[in-house]
Amino acid sequence: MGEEVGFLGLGIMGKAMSMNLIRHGFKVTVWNRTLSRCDELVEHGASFAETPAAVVKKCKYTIAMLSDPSAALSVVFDKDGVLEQMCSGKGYVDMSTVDSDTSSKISEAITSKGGCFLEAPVSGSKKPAEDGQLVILAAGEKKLYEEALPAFDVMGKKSLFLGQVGNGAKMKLVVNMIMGSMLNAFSEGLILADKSGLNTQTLLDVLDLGGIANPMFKMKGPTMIQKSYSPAFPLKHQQKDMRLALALGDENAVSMPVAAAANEAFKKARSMGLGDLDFSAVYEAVKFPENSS
Ligand SMILES: NC(=O)C1=CN([C@@H]2O[C@H](COP(=O)(O)OP(=O)(O)OC[C@H]3O[C@@H](n4cnc5c(N)ncnc54)[C@H](OP(=O)(O)O)[C@@H]3O)[C@@H](O)[C@H]2O)C=CC1
Ligand SMILES: O=CCCC(=O)O
Repeated sequence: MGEEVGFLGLGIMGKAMSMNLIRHGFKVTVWNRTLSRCDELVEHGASFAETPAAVVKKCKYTIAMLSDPSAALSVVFDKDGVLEQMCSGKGYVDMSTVDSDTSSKISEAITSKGGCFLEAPVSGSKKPAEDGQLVILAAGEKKLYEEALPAFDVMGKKSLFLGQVGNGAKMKLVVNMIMGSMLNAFSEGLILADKSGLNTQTLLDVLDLGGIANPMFKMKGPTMIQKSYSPAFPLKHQQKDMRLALALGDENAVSMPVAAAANEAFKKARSMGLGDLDFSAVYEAVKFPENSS
C-alpha cells in the first residue's frame, strides 16, 4: 500500500471510489478536468496534480473513471495526457464504461510505451461505490490486475478477471443493456398499473415478493413514483451504454429489438432535457412520449 495510486476523473463514481482508497490508507494523487472537484479529495488527504501526465509521472499505476469513449481517449492521447509519461514499470487501469474498440486503442498506446493496461469497468452505482461494494470486470494484463487487487478489494465486493482486453468492456455493456431494457419494462408496468386504477406502491410490494424481485426495482421504484431523479447513474451515460451495446449487437449480427426500443426511450428522455438526471427518469419519457422534441 506504500505506492502512490493515481486517480483521474472525480465525477459521481470517481469521487466515491478515490475517497474509499484514501479512507483505507492508500496514498492517492488526483486530477479532474474541472480542477475544483479535486478540492474535497485533497481535504481528505489526496495529493493534487495539474494534468493526467503529472499524475502518471508520480504514480506506479493510475486509475481512470471518465464519462465516455471520447473522454477516455482524450485523457490518454491529448496534450498533457497519460501517454506523455507512460513508460515501462507503470500501469493504467481504465474503469470507465467504454466499448472494446476504445479500450483496445488505449491498450495498444499504453503498451507501445512499455506500460501495462487493464480495463476494469464496474457494476454498481453511487451507493455501492461509496460502500466499496462494486463488482469489478477486469481484463487485460494479468500482472497489473494482481497489482491492483488491493485497490479493487477496497472499491469492490468482487473482482473478476475476464481475459483479454475487450472482454470487460463487452461484459459491462451486456449487463447495462439488460438493465436499461428492464428499467423500460418496469416503467411501462408502473404506468399500466396507475392508468388501470391500481396502486403503484402495491405493485412494488407484489414485485418484491416474487421471482422478478431485484435491487433495482426495490431502490428505484419508490423514487420513480415520487418523480425524484437525483442522479446516481446519469441517464446520458445509460443511453451511451445502450448505444454501445447495440453497436456490439450490430458487429455480432445479434438482433436486439427490446434493447433498441429501450434505447429510443432513453434518447427521447435526453431530448426532453433529462440527460443529467438519474437514468430512472426514463419513466418520464415512457409516460409522456409526446414531450420529446
Ligand atoms: N454513476 C453510475 O452509477 C455508474 C457509472 N459508470 C460509468 O462510470 C463512468 C463515470 O460515471 P459517473 O461518475 O457517473 O459520471 P459523471 O458524469 O459524474 O463524471 C464524469 C467524469 O468524466 C470527466 N470528463 C467528462 N468529459 C471529459 C473530457 N473530455 N476530458 C476529461 N474528463 C472528462 C468529468 O470531468 P468534469 O468534472 O470536468 O466534468 C467527470 O470527472 C461512466 O463511464 C459511467 O458510464 C459505471 C457504473 C455506475
Ligand atoms: O453503469 C452503471 C451501473 C449502475 C448499476 O449497476 O446499478
